[in-house]
Amino acid sequence: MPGYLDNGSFGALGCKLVTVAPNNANLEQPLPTINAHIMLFDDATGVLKAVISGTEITQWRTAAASAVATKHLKPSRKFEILAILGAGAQGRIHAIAFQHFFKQVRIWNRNRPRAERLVSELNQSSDSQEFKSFGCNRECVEGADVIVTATFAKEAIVQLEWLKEGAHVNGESRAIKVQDGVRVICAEKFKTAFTSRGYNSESFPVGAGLTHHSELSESIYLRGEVYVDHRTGAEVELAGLKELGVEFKGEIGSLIAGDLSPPPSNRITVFQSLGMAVEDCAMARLVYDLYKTA
Ligand SMILES: NC(=O)C1=CN([C@@H]2O[C@H](COP(=O)(O)OP(=O)(O)OC[C@H]3O[C@@H](n4cnc5c(N)ncnc54)[C@H](OP(=O)(O)O)[C@@H]3O)[C@@H](O)[C@H]2O)C=CC1
Ligand SMILES: O=C(O)C1=NCCCC1
Repeated sequence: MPGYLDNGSFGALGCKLVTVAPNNANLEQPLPTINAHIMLFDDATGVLKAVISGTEITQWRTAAASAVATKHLKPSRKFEILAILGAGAQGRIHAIAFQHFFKQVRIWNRNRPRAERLVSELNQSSDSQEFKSFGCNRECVEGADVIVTATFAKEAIVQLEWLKEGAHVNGESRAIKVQDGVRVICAEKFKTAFTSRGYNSESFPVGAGLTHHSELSESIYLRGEVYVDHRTGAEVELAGLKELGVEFKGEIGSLIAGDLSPPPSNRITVFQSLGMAVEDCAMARLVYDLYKTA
């Protein structure tokens, strides 16, 4: 994921290499599923300055992007309940990042003991015991003001009729339609893991032939107001949603810049997150600057 940003006073040029190894969570000594490294270059000379571990950066910047999207799509709403579907790395970091804005944080995981372990860990570092595990995704979502979906589910795990009026959803997993010529490299040893999740084993690139792959039901995208981090990326990576007739209302950056107004507060909103390389570059530059001044 190559990226470049320059606002006149702060520049960052970098490239993140990221791998997804779905079996890592099942190892005797579990490892993160998503591992990353960021090469940071001098944005004036192009000279390599550092190679920075990007695994935690990926986790934090993704939760930060969801938080910013939530704030700008629902500027006037009071939040009480957050529902997180998925107790993996993203579920955990979203819970930590969002906790202070909610009275209760609910966590559902298809393998419930993992949700219970996470809830116990989080409650130990909180005064108010605000984290609660759920065995049923519907019960977890119903009544929630904000929902985060952070799984690899290929079928919908959230339905429109479960959402309350004005709810906001941060969807982390992409709805993929791989275009001709776009190839995803999949090592032989990972193919079983990918095929067991329903990807096409005959014709990797992964995801080929899929028009819809999402944690959210189609009706949520069709009835809600859908915003993205990057429209050009979304036109390609979310082509399946476009084919369904889903309209992307705009980018979160346009709301922040004031070029777009937030939607009416009673509307269901969706932030479909893709992940942007500039987020990684900015973080890598901040980490590098801190390291140099430490
Ligand atoms: N938009 C962005 O910028 C980014 C998005 N992501 C996305 O976030 C999601 C989570 O990533 P991460 O937390 O790092 O991964 P982890 O492997 O740490 O966690 C994966 C989670 O998904 C659950 N899961 C896996 N398969 C299914 C399924 N078929 N149905 C329901 N739940 C399932 C796992 O449950 P169990 O414990 O039962 O296996 C676990 O809770 C992924 O879709 C990833 O692509 C990640 C990084 C950046
Ligand atoms: O934006 C990212 O970084 C990622 N997004 C999807 C999964 C891999 C990492």
